[in-house]
Amino acid sequence: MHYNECFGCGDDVEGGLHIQSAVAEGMVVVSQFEVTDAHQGAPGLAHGGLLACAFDEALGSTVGNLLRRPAVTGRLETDFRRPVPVGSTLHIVARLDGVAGRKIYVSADGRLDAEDGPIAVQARALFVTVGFEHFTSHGHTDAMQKFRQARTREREDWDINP
Ligand SMILES: CCCCCCCC/C=C\CCCCCCCC(=O)SCCNC(=O)CCNC(=O)[C@H](O)C(C)(C)COP(=O)(O)OP(=O)(O)OC[C@H]1O[C@@H](n2cnc3c(N)ncnc32)[C@H](O)[C@@H]1OP(=O)(O)O
Repeated sequence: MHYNECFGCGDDVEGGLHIQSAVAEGMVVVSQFEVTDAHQGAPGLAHGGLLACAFDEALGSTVGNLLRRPAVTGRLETDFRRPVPVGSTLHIVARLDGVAGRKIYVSADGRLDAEDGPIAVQARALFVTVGFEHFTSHGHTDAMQKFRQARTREREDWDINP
């Protein structure tokens, strides 16, 4: 499940991160992020802000896939444990840590080049459940319309009144 115009996961977004996420055994969500030249900060190494973006995506996708309710990032923390070279793939495993009212706690580990590779980045986030009016009142109505039409086509089942 994704929004095709999302910088993190949209298939057609030029220069986007093109992250793919899927629910896996044990109620975790696994995502892969391939680091290219376009993602550099220091020479040959991924930019930390982009890595944070990749984790925002992986964690947001975890909320979307496991809870199927609209939510936005309230807080995102990242620990950069090892440099992430251009040409590497981050294997991100994310989990739901808890829900308290509208607050949703998630965390993730990103391993270098293999599912059991060394941990390079870790992140924790608080997502906050919002109503769909969050997107219509703060965003663009036509973007929301496109999103709804895509969801209807794919018969996605969203809790629209959380
Ligand atoms: C259209 C369909 C929708 C689904 C779309 C899915 C499509 C694809 C699916 C899946 C892939 C998804 C991948 C996306 C990944 C990227 C996600 C992003 O980057 S989102 C953009 C960046 N984030 C923002 O723009 C938020 C801006 N902030 C706000 O709008 C508000 O501040 C908001 C909604 C977060 C909270 O505002 P309030 O007025 O509604 O609620 P208050 O009362 O302030 O907070 C509620 C509770 O949360 C705590 N809280 C809020 N922010 C906190 C913070 N920063 N730190 C700690 N606690 C916080 C508060 O203390 C409160 O807790 P107490 O209930 O009192 O216990």
